[in-house]
Amino acid sequence: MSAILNNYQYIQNNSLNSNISNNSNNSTILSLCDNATQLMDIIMREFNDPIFDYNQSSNKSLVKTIKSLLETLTKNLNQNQNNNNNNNNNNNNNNNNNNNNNNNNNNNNNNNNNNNSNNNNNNNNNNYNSCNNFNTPQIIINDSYKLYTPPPAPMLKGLSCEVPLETMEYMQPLDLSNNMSLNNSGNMVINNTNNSNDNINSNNIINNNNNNSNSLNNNILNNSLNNNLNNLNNNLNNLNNNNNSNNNNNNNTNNNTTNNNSQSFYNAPSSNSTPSHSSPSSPTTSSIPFHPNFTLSQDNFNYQLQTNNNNNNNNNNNNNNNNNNFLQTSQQQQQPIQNQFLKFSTPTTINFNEIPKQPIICSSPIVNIPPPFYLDCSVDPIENIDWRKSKISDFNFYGSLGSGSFGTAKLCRHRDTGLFFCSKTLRRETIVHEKHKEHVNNEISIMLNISHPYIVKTYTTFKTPTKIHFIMEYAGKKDLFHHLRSNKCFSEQTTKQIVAEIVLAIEYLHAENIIYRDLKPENILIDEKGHIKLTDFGFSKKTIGGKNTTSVCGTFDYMAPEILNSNNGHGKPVDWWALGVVVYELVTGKLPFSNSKESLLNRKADFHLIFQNSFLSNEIKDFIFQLLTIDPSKRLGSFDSSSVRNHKWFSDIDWLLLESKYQIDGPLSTLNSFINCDFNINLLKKSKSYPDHQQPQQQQPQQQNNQFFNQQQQNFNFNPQQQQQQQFFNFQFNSNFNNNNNNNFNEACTSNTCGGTTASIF
Ligand SMILES: Nc1ncnc2c1ncn2[C@@H]1O[C@H](COP(=O)(O)OP(=O)(O)OP(=O)(O)O)[C@@H](O)[C@H]1O
Repeated sequence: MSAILNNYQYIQNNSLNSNISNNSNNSTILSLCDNATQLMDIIMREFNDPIFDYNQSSNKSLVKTIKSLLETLTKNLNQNQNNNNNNNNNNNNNNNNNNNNNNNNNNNNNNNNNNNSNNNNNNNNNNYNSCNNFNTPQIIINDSYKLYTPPPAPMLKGLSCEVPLETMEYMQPLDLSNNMSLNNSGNMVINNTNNSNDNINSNNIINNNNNNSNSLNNNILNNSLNNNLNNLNNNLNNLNNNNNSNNNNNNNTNNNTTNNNSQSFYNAPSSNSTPSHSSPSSPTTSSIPFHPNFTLSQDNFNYQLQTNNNNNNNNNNNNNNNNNNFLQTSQQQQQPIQNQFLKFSTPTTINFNEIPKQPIICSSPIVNIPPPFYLDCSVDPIENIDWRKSKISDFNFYGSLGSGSFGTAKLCRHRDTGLFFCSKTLRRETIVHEKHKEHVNNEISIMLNISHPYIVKTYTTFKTPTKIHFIMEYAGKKDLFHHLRSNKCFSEQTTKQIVAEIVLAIEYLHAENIIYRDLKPENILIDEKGHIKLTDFGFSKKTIGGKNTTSVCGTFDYMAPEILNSNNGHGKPVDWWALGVVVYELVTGKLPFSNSKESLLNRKADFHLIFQNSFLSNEIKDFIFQLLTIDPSKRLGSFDSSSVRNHKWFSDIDWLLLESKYQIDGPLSTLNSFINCDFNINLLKKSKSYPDHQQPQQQQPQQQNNQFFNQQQQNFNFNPQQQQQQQFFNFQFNSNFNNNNNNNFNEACTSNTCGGTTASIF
């Protein structure tokens, strides 16, 4: 907290004071802004942090601090409001002049018009509540870049873990430029005061800087709101042309500079560029990336834009001059903003009614300024993580997502970006014999080298004396098996959409000469958008030139007959067989084959019977039959992967659209996000630190290794009741058991950004 306050103090001393503090009227405003800034900063950074533990004792002092800030704020507000009221009476005539002037000029900026400057000053007084924005691009951005060391990114993560960080960056100018208050339900409300002195006026003001310091200050405050709104609006609607025309209308160089600074602030120059680099014609707007790790969710913490009609009189006229159209179409344009930015949740109920219902005037250049890291909003923040330099301490670890044979998957969060990942941890003590090690090495080297929208991305691995950590893409909606169990089965259409995505993933792997060998619903995760994500490459095999492989592995029910029967080994068609089983299972809720050993060795197509009276279409039946063809050479997809996607069952699938998956919602997009549901609030609070990874390496007793091995063998003796839970077995355990525990550990990490790494853990 003190660090935050010091930061603001520092900025204000160095930037604001040096530029505008000569005027005595500013002291109140400065003080007000200081309070509001602190308040908003605390609210945004701490109070709504989903991981923040509200039950901690420090929370009480936080609430106390907020209350005291509010009180000070209220006091300042009232004081300033009185001053403004006194000024209002004197300024009405000027306001009228201002409106007329703006109408007549109709988009032409008369930058040297002192009258206009004075009028703006008056507007500022009339609309006090929107005037406290110190986000004066000309002054603040430059100075802040020099003076301000950005806080770590999570500090700016804002109100909920589900809100994309980038969104927050765009949202802040809007939030902070509007009056925020608490309504009767305790919801925070943004009152859009529609103070529509747009960029035109803002530019005028700055141009008049030398002539009238008083108007400079006031108008900067007054108009920065509109700059912010316009910029935000531009971002949303990609109104490059409007920006350009707006800039072109500014005849004065100073005005252009100011406007550009404003644009560069919100519109994301590249992270290396200086804040004032942007040229008027450069396409400064960018689409706002939503990282798949995040979704907007429940509305228990609603932000609402409300048009404050009381302030509209002057604005209606001014709107005609608004090049960026934000205020002209406030009703239509607020809707998408609300959808995209202003609906988000805080997973913990905060009783805002306990806080005095006083308008919160919040504006601060400091809070508004995102760290340079985020300035380039066209770049997914994940791209900015240098995985080669990342350390395990860069992550906060939370609750368990599930356990596998060798370890646990946990939710974790990258501290600097706030992005969620899944950390899969293998305990070295369980990976004792050569075959295990080979599988792990195999898995790592494959996972680090593949990249496909329908495959879980592995970003890096960390090795410690006791554990191996994979940092992977987080797929927030659990696995397909989980949903199959709760849904019993899926409709044919949903099945088709799911399967089409799986087909693309398998096609990709086969093109890379990788046989996946463990396709099953448990290994198909669902991401936040409802798309599938293939995971678990423990049994995958990268073959040379697509040759066959002989190792016997996989999961019994999905295993192609040739894996056990063939002397020539097996190849890519085993994945198409498994796909046939998966399709059958998804659409009927049952497995096509009995799970006896005999059945495994001689898979008769006894599923014919089940299909005889089926309600399913002939297309899907044909698709399944062709995949579950015993002879791999005759199986669909054997010679050419594209024969699978060209099957008539997929005739209504738009493959191109599917390949650009983030353009569309996934087949399971309606599922509740794992992270949004109540359970996951607990998940987020569950573990605050990761189990000590620095433990000294312990020698694994021989007996325990055998126990583990025996456990795997037992898994092979299938119990029909348990078989769906079975995650793993490998026939080769029998022959290759080797208790060599001579681990040659090193602490280096391997990451997929190292370029073609074939890192080996053992
Ligand atoms: N990237 C991920 N995002 C979200 N959840 C995940 C992710 N990876 C795994 N999980 C969850 O964690 C559970 C355990 O995963 P893990 O890969 O450790 O084991 P498994 O694949 O189920 O078992 P095994 O490794 O024995 O085959 C999974 O069932 C899944 O629900």
